[in-house]
Amino acid sequence: MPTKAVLLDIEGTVCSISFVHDVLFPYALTALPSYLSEHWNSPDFQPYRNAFPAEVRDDKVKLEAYVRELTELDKKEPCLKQLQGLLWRTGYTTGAIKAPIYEDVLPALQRWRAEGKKVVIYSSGSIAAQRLLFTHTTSGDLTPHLSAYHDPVTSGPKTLSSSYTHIAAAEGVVPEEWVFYSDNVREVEAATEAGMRAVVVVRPGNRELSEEERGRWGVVGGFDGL
Ligand SMILES: CSCCC(=O)C(=O)COP(=O)(O)O
Ligand SMILES: [Mg+2]
Repeated sequence: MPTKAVLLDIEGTVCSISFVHDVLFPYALTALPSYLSEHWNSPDFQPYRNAFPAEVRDDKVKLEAYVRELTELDKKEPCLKQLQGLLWRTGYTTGAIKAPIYEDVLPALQRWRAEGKKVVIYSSGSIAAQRLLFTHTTSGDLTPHLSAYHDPVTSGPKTLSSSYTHIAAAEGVVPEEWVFYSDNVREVEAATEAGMRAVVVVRPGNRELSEEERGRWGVVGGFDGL
């Protein structure tokens, strides 16, 4: 079946794991104490606070310690991901953060769009964080090339096949007409189970694949020629 839609992971696929772990995560943790002090009781912050477990959401010190622990463990809990998106906003809008997108990404987005394909994002980062990242990249604002955004809150965990079924239905394109690109083999496996074609992206700094994984999955080093 012809490809009608491309589904893209972010970390390890369109930008490096190092950017997320060495720039974004530390930025959020540095901004966290003053953000909590200034916004703890503000109405806008309450949905973010209430997303945290009851044991920590009523105590600033406990909540801060919990965020640090989840970040250290690279947990994908929605409460953390939503809060990170909020904390990164100032960084992106002031120009302190720019997402270093791989050089093959913009040409691929232009090519896929010219071919009439939908390009859709699916990341563990919150949709707000995804939009910020693609708006402020080293290749400029990439959002005009993107059709939709999904995260685990809207569509379920990235390692479950049902999440890919949900995304396909939400976008009105049957799974067989998608190609999913991700650095995570478990995500590629889940998308394949749902009926999508799925390819592992190996960028510098990504986990090395085993021989068995290389034999089992399609693997690319980037988007040139795709
Ligand atoms: C778009 S937010 C920054 C990345 C992030 O926090 C994250 O967890 C990325 O996970 P992915 O599913 O894109 O590998
Ligand atoms: Mg990834």
